[in-house]
Amino acid sequence: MLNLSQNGCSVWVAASTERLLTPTAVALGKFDGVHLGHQRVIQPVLHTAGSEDGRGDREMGRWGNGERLPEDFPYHPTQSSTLPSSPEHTYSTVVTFDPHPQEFFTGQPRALLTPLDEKVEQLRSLGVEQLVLLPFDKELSALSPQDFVEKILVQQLQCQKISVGEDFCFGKKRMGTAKDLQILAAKFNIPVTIVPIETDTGGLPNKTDCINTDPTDDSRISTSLIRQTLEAGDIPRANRLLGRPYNLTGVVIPGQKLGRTIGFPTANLQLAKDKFLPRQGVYAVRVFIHNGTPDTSPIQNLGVMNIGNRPTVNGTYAAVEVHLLDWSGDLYGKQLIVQLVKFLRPEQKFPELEALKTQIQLDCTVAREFFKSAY
Ligand SMILES: Cc1cc2nc3c(=O)[nH]c(=O)nc-3n(C[C@H](O)[C@H](O)[C@H](O)COP(=O)(O)O)c2cc1C
Ligand SMILES: Nc1ncnc2c1ncn2[C@@H]1O[C@H](COP(=O)(O)OP(=O)(O)O)[C@@H](O)[C@H]1O
Repeated sequence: MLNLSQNGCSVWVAASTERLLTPTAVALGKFDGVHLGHQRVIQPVLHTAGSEDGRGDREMGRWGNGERLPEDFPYHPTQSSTLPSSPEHTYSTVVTFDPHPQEFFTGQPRALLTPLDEKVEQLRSLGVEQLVLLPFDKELSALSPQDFVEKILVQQLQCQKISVGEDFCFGKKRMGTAKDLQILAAKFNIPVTIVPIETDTGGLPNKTDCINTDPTDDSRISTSLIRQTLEAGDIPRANRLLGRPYNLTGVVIPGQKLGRTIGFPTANLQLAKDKFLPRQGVYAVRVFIHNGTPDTSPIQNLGVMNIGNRPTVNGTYAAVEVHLLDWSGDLYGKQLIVQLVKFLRPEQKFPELEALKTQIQLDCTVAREFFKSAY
């Protein structure tokens, strides 16, 4: 079991249920992206001021303002837990599946909006204390809804409270619905909160009458809508649906060392291998360089990023490279968080490097103008 603990707030990743912290208040789901809809599902199991110990509000990171600095990036596994040991404490727990059920059924690896490390970080900053990864295998996928409730939620997790989204399905062939969960859990006196599907209001204030029950409506906030939105390069919408900027996080590795020869050095990022990539092309971005000291916030820079095969230099694989505006220094081996802000243009094949250089100059100008007008 991995304990990722920072600033007095911990998330435990339990791959097996042997070393669980119990009893639990459980939010159930896949939660890829930890988007606004997921956040609503998780909220009822968090500790809030005035709850049993009132810890949550003091320790929770803040979400949804779009500008939250990843203050404790990168996260270091630590040995000691800061979690309380009082027997009354109910651990706010997210229970999810590993691998993603779709990956299990199709046998195809699935790219994720939030690979495990990122998911842990997002949950941690929300105030979740424990992440339980249920191994999604033949045995688990064959459990009846009743057995899932009895064996996993009641016996193993000692669950005292559950929260799920309205469209949650569970058990063999996904035959259990959120309502079924409510009925089955009621036999053990476990209350189940069913959270209505959140709708994208287009940035307008969210009204209660925007809660949507039409499963064919494409404004329902979902992981697949965010994936489509990113594939289309509509970054403002993706960021709105997520409740924070979509980011690409990675270590800077060497490339072909051509960037410097045209006056645009580009830091090549090595991402988690299962990270979902947005539309290929050029973006205006914000870049946070981790400065190696856990106590200080990473420094924010503006930049331009390219995601693509670099046809001008006969590249053979998709690279993610970022040029920081008005910055110079050595980034090799450093960790960067690149927040996507705006798609600028598709990648092109230029006849020679000089033409690419002229275009990158223009990209920088467009990005600068954009950031100026955005403030
Ligand atoms: C803002 C930006 C835009 C880019 N646009 C293109 C492009 O349209 N076509 C292309 O082939 N490569 C493009 N690139 C990638 C360059 O080919 C690459 O940065 C250059 O070859 C240097 O690579 P290196 O870091 O491996 O030395 C772009 C890079 C940046 C930073
Ligand atoms: N403004 C900048 N933006 C990005 N990287 C920079 C910048 N200034 C200096 N560098 C350094 O230059 C390296 C990139 O130079 P480049 O010639 O493109 O080499 P590589 O092909 O190895 O990425 C970065 O990894 C970083 O260490």
